[in-house]
Amino acid sequence: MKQNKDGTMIEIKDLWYTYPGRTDPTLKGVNLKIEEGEFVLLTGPTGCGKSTLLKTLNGIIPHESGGIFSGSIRINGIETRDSNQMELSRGVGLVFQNPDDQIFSTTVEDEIAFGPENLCMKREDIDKKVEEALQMVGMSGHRLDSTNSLSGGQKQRICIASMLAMMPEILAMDEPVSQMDPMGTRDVLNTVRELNRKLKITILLVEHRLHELAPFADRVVIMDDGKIIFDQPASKAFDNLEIFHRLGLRVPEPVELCHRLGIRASPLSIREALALLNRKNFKEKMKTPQFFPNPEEDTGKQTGSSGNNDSVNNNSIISIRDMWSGYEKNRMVLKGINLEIRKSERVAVMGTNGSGKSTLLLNLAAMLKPYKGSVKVFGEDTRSRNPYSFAGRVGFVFQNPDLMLFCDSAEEEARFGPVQLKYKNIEERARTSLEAMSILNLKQDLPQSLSRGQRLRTAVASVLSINPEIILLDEPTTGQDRVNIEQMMDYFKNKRSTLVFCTHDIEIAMLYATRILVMNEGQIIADGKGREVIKDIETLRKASLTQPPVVEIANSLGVDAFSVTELVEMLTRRSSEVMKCEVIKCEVIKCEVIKC
Ligand SMILES: Nc1ncnc2c1ncn2[C@@H]1O[C@H](COP(=O)(O)OP(=O)(O)OP(=O)(O)O)[C@@H](O)[C@H]1O
Ligand SMILES: Nc1ncnc2c1ncn2[C@@H]1O[C@H](COP(=O)(O)OP(=O)(O)OP(=O)(O)O)[C@@H](O)[C@H]1O
Repeated sequence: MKQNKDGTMIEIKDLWYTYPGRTDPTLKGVNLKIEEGEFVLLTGPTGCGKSTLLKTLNGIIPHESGGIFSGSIRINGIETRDSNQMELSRGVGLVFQNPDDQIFSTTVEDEIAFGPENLCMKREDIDKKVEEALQMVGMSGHRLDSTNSLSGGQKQRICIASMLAMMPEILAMDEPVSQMDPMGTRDVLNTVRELNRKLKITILLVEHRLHELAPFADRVVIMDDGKIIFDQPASKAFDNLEIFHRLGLRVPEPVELCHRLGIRASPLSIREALALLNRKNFKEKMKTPQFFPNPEEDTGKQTGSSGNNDSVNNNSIISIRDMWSGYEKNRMVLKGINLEIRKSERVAVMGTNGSGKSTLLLNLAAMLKPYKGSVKVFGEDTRSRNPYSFAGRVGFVFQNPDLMLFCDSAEEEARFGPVQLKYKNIEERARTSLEAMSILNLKQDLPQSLSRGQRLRTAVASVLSINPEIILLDEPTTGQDRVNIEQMMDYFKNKRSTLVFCTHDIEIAMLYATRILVMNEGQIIADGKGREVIKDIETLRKASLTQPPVVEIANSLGVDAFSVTELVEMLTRRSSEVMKCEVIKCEVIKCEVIKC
């Protein structure tokens, strides 16, 4: 690509864009300048226009999309409107939000080789590039795999690898790690960061999980309603949390903790947070022996629900005995699963990419049958049932919501189940489920024209409208902002739904699950309340999980706290009790002086 002398890689001026068929613009005067070698994290509420903005960088918008486009985007000096997608794609590697939209080859090797082949590299160089890229994303052993057989997180790794194999000047990534396990996320982002530093690759990364990703970025940019409304260096971005709270965005736990303790600083790492807390003598205060309620007993106040009594009943509705299951006879994915799930439990299934979480869920919905052992749902062996026989009683939302959306409007999606099942009150069911997922205002929209977060909530609404007894959700929190995650999970909590959900988000699992299952290589390696599971660091490591930052900080301070609220309460209560002790000590001294 042409070299822009002043080092500006992306320059967007007064960019407006309206999708075909819409009257209101999605982008409303975006201005943004990104220098060569910068790592910019772009975030904002669901549906604010982040993916749309990314698609303008390599010319998908407007060249492929049509619609009304005005303003200017210069990529390394080239005006995208005057260029073509072929030329732009050489400079801008775009990692799509939905890996299924990006992957088109049948094997992993072909998928990654496609870019270098188009750059006319030599065969031996292509081979080397493919191997290097696979190593960078931790997928070396999967070179000859069929792309259809990959799990969601594995697909995301392949999408990133296929861009890394081309080493573009700009890497634009749309929630590239949303389905990746926490350790995988950290490793892949470390690699990306290294490339960014060493080769000065410019990175623009869209993410909702800014609490996890902000430490990698140089700048944090926030979009709202089609405009850029905030642009700060990452080290200063969280100095004022008002905007994050107002827009319902997540904030790194160490930052939230310090702010709530009145410490005016924004540490992005655990180490920084501990240094600040030590400086403020919090560690010393924690050494004073005091009485604290056992968090397990403190059920009423918990933000997390591991302490509540939901699971204390014996109404088992799912029962699995020594279950072996997979997609090919000679390659079992699940290896000897034993599991009992009771009514009203909310079970989070966590673990390494490819460990078998989705496969477990598919078995619960009778979409996959065990090769050996048994799965009983409502006491019925799934081998003698087809998935339709559980229709109305078991609701399933796939990891990729697009696989479920085929109607002409969000409202039709929500009506579909009740209509098929010949339920009464169809309008009411559709309305309340759309309302519960905060998408009633989008009810007339074509599902394919919604943002990923909105599509996911449409898929969930289409299941809620049948009011199933068991709800199975495969990664329901990916691509959602904090407010929408909380609304969705609060809904299930308040309804006391029986919920089994896969997630890589340990903070959400701690907050909303009554029980956490940890999986590794097709087996359940831990099963218990979040507060118990989270303490077993060795097991977490095996499953590529990490403790939430606040738990690590509490551990270092020598206390058991499982949420920011809990730790703040402990620290502030300790401080005031230490102060009380000091006052009492003074009173005693005063009395003794008077006596003398
Ligand atoms: N193909 C399309 N046709 C019409 N409207 C669209 C299309 N794609 C997106 N939109 C609309 O543009 C708006 C922004 O969508 P976009 O996907 O850019 O949001 P986003 O910020 O990336 O959201 P999320 O965080 O959920 O991924 C949404 O209101 C959406 O309905
Ligand atoms: N349709 C399929 N055909 C063959 N193998 C498959 C298929 N789907 C998944 N697998 C394999 O089964 C294993 C488990 O996949 P699964 O999707 O259950 O993992 P997961 O734990 O949900 O992963 P992730 O966290 O990435 O979503 C993986 O090794 C995957 O390659």
